[in-house]
Parts: sequence; C-alpha cells; structure tokens
Amino acid sequence: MRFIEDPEEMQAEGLRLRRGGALPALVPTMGALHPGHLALVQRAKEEGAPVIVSIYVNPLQFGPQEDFAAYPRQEEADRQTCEAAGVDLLFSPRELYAGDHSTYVTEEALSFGRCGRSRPGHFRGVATVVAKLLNLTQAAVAVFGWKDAQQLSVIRRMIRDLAFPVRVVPVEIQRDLDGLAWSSRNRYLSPEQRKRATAFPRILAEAARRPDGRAWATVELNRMPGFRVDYVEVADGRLCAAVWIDKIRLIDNFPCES
Ligand SMILES: Nc1ncnc2c1ncn2[C@@H]1O[C@H](COP(=O)(O)OP(=O)(O)OP(=O)(O)O)[C@@H](O)[C@H]1O
Ligand SMILES: CC(C)(CO)[C@@H](O)C(=O)[O-]
Ligand code: BAL
Repeated sequence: MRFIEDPEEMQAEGLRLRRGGALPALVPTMGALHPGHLALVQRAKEEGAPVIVSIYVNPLQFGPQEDFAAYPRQEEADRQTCEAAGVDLLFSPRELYAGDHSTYVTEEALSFGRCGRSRPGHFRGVATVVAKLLNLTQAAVAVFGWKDAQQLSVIRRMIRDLAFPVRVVPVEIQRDLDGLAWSSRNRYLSPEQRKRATAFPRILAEAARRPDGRAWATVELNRMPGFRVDYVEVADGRLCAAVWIDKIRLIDNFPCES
C-alpha cells in the first residue's frame, strides 16, 4: 500500500494513474476506521480500480463548540486496517488549507435542514473538502455511506451542479450486533450510554414501518431517559433522525416502508 501525506504528491499520483488508464475509486473518511468504513472499501474494490482511502479530520466541517479536538485519531491502527483491507493508496494529509486559503463550496438547497440546522457551516466544510479531495486524488468514483444521508445528497448535488466527472456509489448502513450504526463517535458512549443508545435504531426501525412514523418516533425517542431529539424527518425515502444522548449526538436512518 502506498502512503502519501503531501497533497501535491497525491495529485501527481492521481494524474499518473489516470494517464495509465486507471480511474481511482476514493473512500473519503475522517479515520478511526470501523467495519462501516470497511464496507465502503469493499464496495470500492468491486470497481476493479485502484482504491484510495483518504483520512483527514477536516476542521472546516466542525463548529466552534464541536468535537474537532476530541475527535478520535489513531493513525497507525488505521494504516494497518487499510493495508489489511487491500487498499492501494492511503492519503493522509496533515493540512489542506495551508496559507491564505479562501475558496469554499456551498450547496444552497439541501444543506440547510436537519444536520445543517444544528451544525451551521457543516456542509460547506464537507462540500469544500470533498471537492478538494476529488481534485487531488483524480478519483472517478467516490463511495459514501447512507449513514450520513444528508451528506450523500449534498455531495451528489455538488457533483451534478459543478459537473465533476465522478460517479457516486452509496453503501447501506452497517450496524453492530446491538443494532447501533457503526460510527467513530460511538466511542464517546460509556457502556451504560451505549446500552441506552440501542433504543435509537430500535425505535427508528419500527417507526420506518409505520405511516405515522415521524410523529411516533419523536414521542418515543423523547421518552427515553437522557435522550433529546434534534430532528426526525423523512428525506430521500428514509426516516432520518439525530438525537443527543446526554452530550453525544448520533445520527441514523432507515428506508421508509409505508
Ligand atoms: N455504519 C456505517 N455504515 C455505512 N457507512 C458508514 C458508516 N459509518 C460511517 N460511514 C461512512 O463512512 C464515510 C466516512 O465517515 P466518517 O469517517 O465520518 O465516519 P463516521 O463513523 O460516520 O464518523 P462520525 O462518528 O464522525 O460521524 C462516510 O461516507 C460515512 O457515511
Ligand atoms: C466525507 C468526509 C470524509 C468529509 O470530511 C466526512 O464528512 C465523513 O467522514 O463523512
Ligand atoms: N460523518 C460525518 C462527519 C461529521 O459528522 O463531521
């Protein structure tokens, strides 16, 4: 597996791959890799092209009161995970906005509800870094998880509107045995909080089967001790929600069945 930290070196390698006829598939991540990420890597490998994983905890998508500093960072373990998963190239830049960076990508329709409401500027940060990662890696395919459903739709819109020559491949949400969607932020949960958190996917899954699912889930989630509902909304044919469990914010969604 190749390991590249320098953005210029990454772009030179992406261009070299393209010139040689290989169209790379990119899996953008913020690291602290888990089986959800590995499902994205496996899907990328099915493309039969070189697989690039990027790891970058992107400061632009975190609000001033959010967990940028606390976000889990485990470089060596992630490197070994990528190697074992058969990743061809790990791109792990130290910095993507050095100097007087002053250009941003703002999607102005899909970014403002749901997570965009409670995380102002988040999707501007996501769209900007994904645009830059696509340019640096020269990827022709980009793989994203349905867990971050709003992110997926914002990126699809950006790619369409700005005519990036990139195909987006979505991957279904991967869950741990207790039903919780794998997420780097799950490690903020104590064992006791984790136990309570399993009510989140359980209630959401049942709600997705009900015609009154949105209202029902809002009531049921608010009833759980220590839960505070950020939103429950239907979007992209899925029942999507974010909850605070004490001070930890989790998101999840299920396809609507009714
Ligand atoms: N459980 C999962 N199933 C499928 N895809 C996932 C899952 N968790 C993360 N992904 C996808 O992996 C990619 C990278 O996500 P990221 O590195 O932010 O991981 P994360 O676990 O979602 O972290 P966080 O806890 O910060 O939300 C995104 O496309 C995201 O949707
Ligand atoms: C797409 C992404 C890697 C951009 O920083 C991030 O938002 C994530 O991990 O989902
Ligand atoms: N998984 C999306 C990245 C974030 O929450 O900042």
